[in-house]
Amino acid sequence: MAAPRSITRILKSLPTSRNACSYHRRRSRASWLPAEVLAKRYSSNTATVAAAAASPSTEQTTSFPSPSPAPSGGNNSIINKQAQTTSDLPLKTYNVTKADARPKLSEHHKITFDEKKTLVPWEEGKTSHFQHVWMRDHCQCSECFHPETKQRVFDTFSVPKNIQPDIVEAEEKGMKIKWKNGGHESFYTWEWLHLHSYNPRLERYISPQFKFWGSEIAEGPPEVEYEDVMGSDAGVGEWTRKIRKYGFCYVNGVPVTPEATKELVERIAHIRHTHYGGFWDFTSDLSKKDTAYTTLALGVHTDTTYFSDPAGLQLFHLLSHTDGSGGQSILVDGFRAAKILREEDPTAYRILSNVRIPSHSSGNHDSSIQPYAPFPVFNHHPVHGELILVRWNNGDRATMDRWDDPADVGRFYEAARAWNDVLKRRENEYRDQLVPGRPLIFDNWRVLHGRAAFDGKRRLCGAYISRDDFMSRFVMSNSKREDVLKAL
Ligand SMILES: C[N+](C)(C)CCCC[C@H](N)C(=O)O
Ligand SMILES: O=C(O)CCC(=O)C(=O)O
Repeated sequence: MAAPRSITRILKSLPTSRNACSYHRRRSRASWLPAEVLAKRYSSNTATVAAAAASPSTEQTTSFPSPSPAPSGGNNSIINKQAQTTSDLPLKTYNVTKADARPKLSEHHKITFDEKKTLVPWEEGKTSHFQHVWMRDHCQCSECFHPETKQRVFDTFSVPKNIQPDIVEAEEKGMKIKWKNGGHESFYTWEWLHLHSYNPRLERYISPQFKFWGSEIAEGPPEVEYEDVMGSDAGVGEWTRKIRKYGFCYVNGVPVTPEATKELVERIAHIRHTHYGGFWDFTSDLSKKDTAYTTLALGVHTDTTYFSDPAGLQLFHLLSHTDGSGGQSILVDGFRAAKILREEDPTAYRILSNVRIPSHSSGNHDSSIQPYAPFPVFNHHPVHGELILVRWNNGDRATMDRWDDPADVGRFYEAARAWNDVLKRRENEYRDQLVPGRPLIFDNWRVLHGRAAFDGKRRLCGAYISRDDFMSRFVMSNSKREDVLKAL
């Protein structure tokens, strides 16, 4: 297990969060693709952000951008329909077929190429440089890129490394290249070229726009209707959009059975199996050796900090609670709480962004689940630097016995205490009693959950869904597939 670096060295080495913030402030927001799609694609081998010092997204929106004008697509288009039914579309989508949304070539300069690269001058005044080997590798024709599987079937290394075009032509919808060494023809639309321009980058990453909340969310928690979710992909789009925006969402009107609950969860994606099984139907019988299977109070935490890839979503459906009371649920918006800590105690934030915490799940006699490495509480995206994952479970924290500098031990506990104080403030807690027929689903990478102690017989069912499976369903049920494919 890697030894954590000395906190002292960490604190001296990191730019101030101000720098990190300035990075966020500098970015433009021009883009015609949904943030979530770009986020997947936005990558750089040389991340320029000191991720560890970065701050959570400072974008706390009070409302989502009003939907762009309804696309000229048919009335059945999913975006068109949603544009009419909800104003909280987190995905800014233009109708790319609208002429004014399509990138345009410069009227004054022509496409040129030399022995290494093709230069594409844009109307906006920038010129993209595309190396020939890169262009050939990214040929999108059906011989090189499987039209059904969307996989490259072209052997990248079958062409000479100094491959060059014979002819480059600008056509109405894009650029055609006829290559030397065999005459293969490639065609790239202007949209594709503009979107994937890497020197310079022309498309900007847009931060996902989360709606942060505290105890006031109790006045109007996000919710959807069971019939809508089960009845259409648009209904799943609304459900996943609200989970993405708020970090949690209720579903009203769900039959109070494990079967209906399992079917509901699977409207998002296949269930993630763990050492607790797949779909769980559990009570306080210690059938699994975890405190969730007891009547004890559980402080707010995120689940599965002991997995290298923590569960993305978790759903709880209270099926019954008889002969007793208690068990009230507590939710805390971890991204908002992290922002509060960063503002109140930036040193604590940096410490919890760097000190790696070992974790484990070892109650069941046949397993001891541990991640491939210890991870900090606050985990930032390695490219754009925004807070993307909160890992916090004080009960599942293993022995912290790797310290470069023993003086760091005290600093860590001070930082953890400051974090705990933020989590425990009443104004940051959303407390609610789960009721049968109204399951709760939440983003386990963002929202911490806990429960009050209880007595009597309390039966819950639910499941985990992996993060990547959730994000896929969220993007695909809120965007046109062609837009998603273009961004790959
Ligand atoms: C599977 N089910 C939700 C019933 C219990 C999960 C226990 C989760 C564990 N305490 C953790 O924090 O990861
Ligand atoms: O029993 C509950 O309401 C929640 C249990 C819990 O926190 C968990 O399973 O992680």
